[in-house]
Amino acid sequence: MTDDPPLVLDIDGTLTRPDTWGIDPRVFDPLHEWNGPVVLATGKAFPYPVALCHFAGIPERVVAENGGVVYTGDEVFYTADREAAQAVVEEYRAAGHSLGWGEADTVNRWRETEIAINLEQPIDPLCEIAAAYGLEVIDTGYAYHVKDPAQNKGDGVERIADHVGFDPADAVAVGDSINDVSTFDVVGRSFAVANADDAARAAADEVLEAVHADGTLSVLERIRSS
Ligand SMILES: O=C(O)COP(=O)(O)O
Ligand SMILES: [Mg+2]
Repeated sequence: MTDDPPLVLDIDGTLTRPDTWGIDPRVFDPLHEWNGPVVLATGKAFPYPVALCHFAGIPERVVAENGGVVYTGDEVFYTADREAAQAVVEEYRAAGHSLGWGEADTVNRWRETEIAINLEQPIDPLCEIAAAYGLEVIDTGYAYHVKDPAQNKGDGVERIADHVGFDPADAVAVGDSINDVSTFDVVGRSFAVANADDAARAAADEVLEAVHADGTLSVLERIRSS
């Protein structure tokens, strides 16, 4: 059997169903059967992509928290810490705002290098406070992320490629938002799903006609070896 090219996949907006939460179940079989390395590169906290790999039955190769956490399958690397982002949200809270996830806050509970805020919360005061700490705020379409500008998915993808032993130039990536631009910059071929934001569309080699998992599945169909 011929090898399939290494795959780098974003999660939200890319493996999901349109207009509702959750993974499109049709992605599980192609991921499970992929005859090459699969890397999940996401803005979500570390446990989420690990769980997705686990339940898809594929090796855990994960870039989480927009590059803040990188798991090669053998070793976990941290490229930022949560301290400055935490200080930003303390000030944001002191100004009367909330993160918008409720008390249990499972979005940030296990987050180690950045913090995510619900899109219904005001962004202007968040950006102002973040800038004072040298941090940036990005809008993925799923959350605002307060993060170190140096942390990005692309560097994490390179680290995993180095460990696994593939050339990122041979990899194919699919994504939907500004946090995928750094991934698109390091892989050989990049695709933005039709629901992608302007930054992802501009950075991608090709913008797909189909949205979310439909777009991603169309890429897998095209690039797989048989
Ligand atoms: O966590 C987010 O806001 C987006 O997650 P994603 O990078 O998997 O699209
Ligand atoms: Mg996304």
